[in-house]
Amino acid sequence: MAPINADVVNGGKDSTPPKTTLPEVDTETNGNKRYSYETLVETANFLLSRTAVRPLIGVICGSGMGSYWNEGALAENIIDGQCIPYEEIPNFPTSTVEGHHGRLVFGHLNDIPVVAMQGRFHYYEGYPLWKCCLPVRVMKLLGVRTLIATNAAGGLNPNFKIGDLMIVKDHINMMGFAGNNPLHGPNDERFGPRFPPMNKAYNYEFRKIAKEVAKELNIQDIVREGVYTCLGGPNFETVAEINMLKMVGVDAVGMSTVHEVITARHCDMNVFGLSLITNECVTSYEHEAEANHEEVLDVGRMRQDILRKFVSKLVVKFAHTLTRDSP
Ligand SMILES: O=P(O)(O)O[C@H]1O[C@H](CO)[C@@H](O)[C@H]1O
Ligand SMILES: Nc1nc2[nH]cnc2c(=O)[nH]1
Repeated sequence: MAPINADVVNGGKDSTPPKTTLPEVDTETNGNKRYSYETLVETANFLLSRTAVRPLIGVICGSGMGSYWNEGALAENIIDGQCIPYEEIPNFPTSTVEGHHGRLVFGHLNDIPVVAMQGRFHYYEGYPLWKCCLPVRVMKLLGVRTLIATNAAGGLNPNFKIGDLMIVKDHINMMGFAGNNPLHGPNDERFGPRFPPMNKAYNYEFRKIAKEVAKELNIQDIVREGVYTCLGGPNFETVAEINMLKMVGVDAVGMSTVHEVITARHCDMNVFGLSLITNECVTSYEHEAEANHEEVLDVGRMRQDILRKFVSKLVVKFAHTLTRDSP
């Protein structure tokens, strides 16, 4: 693939000139500068110069959920695996959270070209939401058409157990209710429209496929479906907060994903979301247990083999769906 030309709009699909040239807006946090389309093209071109892999599918690994992309598993699953640490990537933030390795892994998984983010960026790390989602736009510029966003989450649905996998059916953008949205600020039409719809955020066919794959792998008993929400973190929730979230129909709560999915849908990527239920959210003051990040990482380790099998199969099936849909 030749380097991306910044004038090519929306992955080459459309050549309408942008309505707004995105200024370098100073954001409210940490003096972070908003990046222009051209800056992200530079980042994408850097990556294209460092790997021969041209990914169709992008995976974001949740807390403690990325270990199956490590060397041992890579050798088993991925051909041409190549890791690029975030520190080496121009304009990329760096990972500061335990359980987030901080690198991109490029390779072929059963012949499907993929890129995995072994480590995501969170609002509570001090990054504004648009910066947390910068890699999603870079993936788009690399040619990624489908995003698989995974996360560790607390379970609110009383039927869920620790270690269950929840296919995300929908989300509630709590931070967005307060005006904090990754698309806040001037819109660059080369990525997508000013007012993107969000009622089909999580691809319906992918959700159906995931349920079929769960049956094939005989893990249907631990695979659920539900609504995810993201809070800003880094603290876990109070009892009153959990009870409120339950009332509004939330099944699982975390501190990520929602803004990544909004960014991906804005630039017309297909999305599949998967939450690993790592802890039970406490709904009563009598309950002794307290949520903690160690437990979250432990459950990720416990489910590593299942995640590897599930995500690998989904990558292949989703890629074939894309091929079938292509003109
Ligand atoms: O959403 P991911 O990155 O999977 O991680 C979840 O787990 C961490 C808390 O233990 C938070 O970062 C929360 O967002
Ligand atoms: N907000 C939040 N994030 C999590 N990530 C993993 N578990 C939890 C949780 O209980 N609450």
